[in-house]
Amino acid sequence: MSAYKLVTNQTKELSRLVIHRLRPTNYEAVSVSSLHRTLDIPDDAGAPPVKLEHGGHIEFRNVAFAYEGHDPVLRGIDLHIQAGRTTAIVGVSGHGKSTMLNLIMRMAEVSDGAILIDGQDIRRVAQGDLRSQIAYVNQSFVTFPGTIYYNIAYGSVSRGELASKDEVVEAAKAVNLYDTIMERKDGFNAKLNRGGNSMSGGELQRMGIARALVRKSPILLLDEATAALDTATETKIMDYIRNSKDSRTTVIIAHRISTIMDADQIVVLDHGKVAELGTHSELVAKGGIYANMWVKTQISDVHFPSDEMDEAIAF
Ligand SMILES: Nc1ncnc2c1ncn2[C@@H]1O[C@H](COP(=O)(O)OP(=O)(O)OP(=O)(O)O)[C@@H](O)[C@H]1O
Repeated sequence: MSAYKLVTNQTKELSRLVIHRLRPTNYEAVSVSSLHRTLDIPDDAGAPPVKLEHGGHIEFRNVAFAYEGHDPVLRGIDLHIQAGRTTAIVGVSGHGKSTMLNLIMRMAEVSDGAILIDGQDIRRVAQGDLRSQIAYVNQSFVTFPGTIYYNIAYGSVSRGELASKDEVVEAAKAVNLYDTIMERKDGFNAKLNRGGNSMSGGELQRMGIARALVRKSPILLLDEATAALDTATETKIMDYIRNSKDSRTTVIIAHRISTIMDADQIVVLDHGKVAELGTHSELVAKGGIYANMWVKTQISDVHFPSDEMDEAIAF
């Protein structure tokens, strides 16, 4: 297959037009997985842009949250999410993990307490600017009609430029998608429709992460973003993110412990509270909720004997 030729001088004008055509609204600037959602929380008049002078340190200060008309989901969360590090949030389904990410993006307002990024209360800064600092990936990846290249490069629109061919290739390699793309007849120039035709769920999920990587935002939020991937691919992606030259504050929610066991800190959320906090080995040694999850993971990780077991047995 001939190497794809996309970003040339000739196509710079096209890139400019695409940026113009795809220029995101406030929310679209946040979500690299959803292109058509809007937000209706008003900004303060003259709210300033967020200043990331410490690399994107996120603090939950005594945060409580309840969806309107419902019991509290989060209760008194105090948490420091270190800049440039990976923090994982684990816990039983429905205990508030995704809600924490929604609050960081200010998709909803805290009911009590505050969330600060590099010391600034996120309610006091311009939402559009806050969101332009965040890449968010969940399990649904929205494709739009266009080439694979543009579908990945779209993540960079908030930077005011379209990601270069090299950036897109690097991101595709980081998520183990490069070879799969190049096996297609038109490679990165292969056209997708709105549903991501002929791509598997796992491929679309990797595209979603690639789109987030080219965004090069200081904060990366992953909500079960690798759930459809095999462990080896998932490990490769997590290693890339951890070792990337672009230092990012990464917050990851995952149900599989293998996804998050190398995180710098692991938060165990239980009924909307931080029940445990530490590294994998600290939490395993502690013998609490996380250690229990870890034991269950190992039990479910059944190892079949490698020798064939087809010898006939007399009954
Ligand atoms: N928009 C909403 N309105 C009302 N309740 C909601 C809303 N979104 C989530 N909830 C409820 O809030 C609680 C926390 O949900 P959340 O999605 O944060 O949990 P989670 O720990 O991420 O779960 P999972 O692991 O299943 O994704 C759940 O009881 C959920 O049903």
